Amino acid sequence: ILPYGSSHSVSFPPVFAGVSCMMLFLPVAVLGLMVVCSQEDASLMSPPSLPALDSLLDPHVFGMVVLWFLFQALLYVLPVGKVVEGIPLKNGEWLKYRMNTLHAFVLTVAALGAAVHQGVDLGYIHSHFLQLAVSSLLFSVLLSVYLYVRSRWAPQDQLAPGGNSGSVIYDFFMGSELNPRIKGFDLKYFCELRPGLMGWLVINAAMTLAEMKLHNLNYPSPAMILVNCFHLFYVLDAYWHEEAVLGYMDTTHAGFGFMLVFGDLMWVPFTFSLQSYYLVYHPSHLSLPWIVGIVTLNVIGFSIFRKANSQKNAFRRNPSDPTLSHLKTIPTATGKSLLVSGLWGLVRHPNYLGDLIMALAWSLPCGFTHILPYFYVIYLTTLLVHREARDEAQCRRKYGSAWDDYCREVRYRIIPRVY
Ligand SMILES: NC(=O)C1=CN([C@@H]2O[C@H](COP(=O)(O)OP(=O)(O)OC[C@H]3O[C@@H](n4cnc5c(N)ncnc54)[C@H](OP(=O)(O)O)[C@@H]3O)[C@@H](O)[C@H]2O)C=CC1
Ligand SMILES: CC(C)=CCC[C@@H](C)[C@H]1CC=C2C3=C(CC[C@@]21C)[C@@]1(C)CC[C@H](O)C(C)(C)[C@@H]1CC3
Repeated sequence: ILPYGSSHSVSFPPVFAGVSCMMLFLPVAVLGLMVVCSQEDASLMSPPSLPALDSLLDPHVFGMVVLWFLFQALLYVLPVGKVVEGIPLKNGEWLKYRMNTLHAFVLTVAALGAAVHQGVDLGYIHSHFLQLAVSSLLFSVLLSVYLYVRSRWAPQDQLAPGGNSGSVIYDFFMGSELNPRIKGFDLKYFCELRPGLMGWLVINAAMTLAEMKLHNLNYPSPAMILVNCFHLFYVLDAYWHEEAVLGYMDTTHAGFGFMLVFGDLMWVPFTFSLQSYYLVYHPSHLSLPWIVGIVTLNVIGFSIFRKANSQKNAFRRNPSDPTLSHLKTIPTATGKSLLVSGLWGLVRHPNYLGDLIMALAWSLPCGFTHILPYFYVIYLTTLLVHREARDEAQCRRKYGSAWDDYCREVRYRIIPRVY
């Protein structure tokens, strides 16, 4: 995938071929991983026992997926939570966003609790897991087609820097419009934080119940509890710091096309929950010192991730913030400065380092029998290394020699003394 904003070089045929392959390969990979995860031998080398194709698309399950999306959309438009302005657009305007993910989370938990109390069986999610993933894929394709079609009529100043090459396939994948909205309803911002992330947690809860049922347990296993708590904590942290997402690369630069729609609605809920799905079929026995070690690793990762993101966000909001006055900075010709001490002096992407340490801590409860529970660490490493390279190129363009000075001062990109 090319850096955001580099649509000039996309007429190169291998790029179209690559994008087409990814569109086919990524959904198949998600379904393949899910099938292998439920097999006794969850080795990636073992042939997956494929379910009948016609059993995968179930109209009732598709209805559930649509209902979930609409329920989350309803919570998004509730007039609760403060309204804030995003970063300025090309045309000088500011879009407004309502911050109510935490309210939506609480209402979702309450609604699910009430549904379970009324006899709704969350076990449905476990028994229809593949069908749910296929329905989410179908929903993602339909939404991406809608987004592509409407982008043809979007004004020039509302298009994303990339994703406007004129090639149907490439633009469909990358997304042409930067902030597609239906009245005030921001589709990209909504999808990034709600149906997928919240769906991930609900799937985890359903897998916990499935584990207890399958193994006749009165309580979930310690490994399942750890995985659930880590994931819950990560999502709640994203909701607590919801405003920061307005400044992340995806919100500010990426078009909203198949890549992000699929990423938000299929990839996130169905691959991020593979660890809890794996534990249903592959119990993992953890000793107390091992549990303490894993929790400590997660706390270290989270502290780095949170501190780095919060420092950078606070510095960008107010460069003379007194709580950051002890940090060294390098001025750049744009008027903005770069942090060069503290965590941002350790490596050039300390927030990625923290995220990766946490990712490892989430996989360790699943033991070492199979590589599959480590899929999340492998995915995140690949994504962040690629993201780092794109960001590096962008910063070098933006900051010129000041960026080179920063790179000389802070030599490593993500892992101190290694990379
Ligand atoms: N779980 C998952 O699947 C994923 C998680 N993430 C997480 O999302 C978060 C956001 O990531 P992302 O949007 O990629 O990138 P960052 O939040 O790291 O933003 C990069 C930007 O920060 C600014 N910057 C870089 N270095 C400095 C410095 N030394 N001092 C001040 N500002 C600096 C630059 O922008 P400018 O100077 O213009 O402000 C740069 O473009 C990360 O924590 C990442 O781990 C990301 C992808 C997937
Ligand atoms: C393979 C493929 C199709 C990848 C698409 C990438 C997306 C899955 C990710 C791109 C950036 C993301 C972020 C989060 C989730 C994954 C995606 C959408 C995020 C919302 C997770 C929670 C974090 O706290 C976060 C808010 C920092 C993070 C933002 C980036």
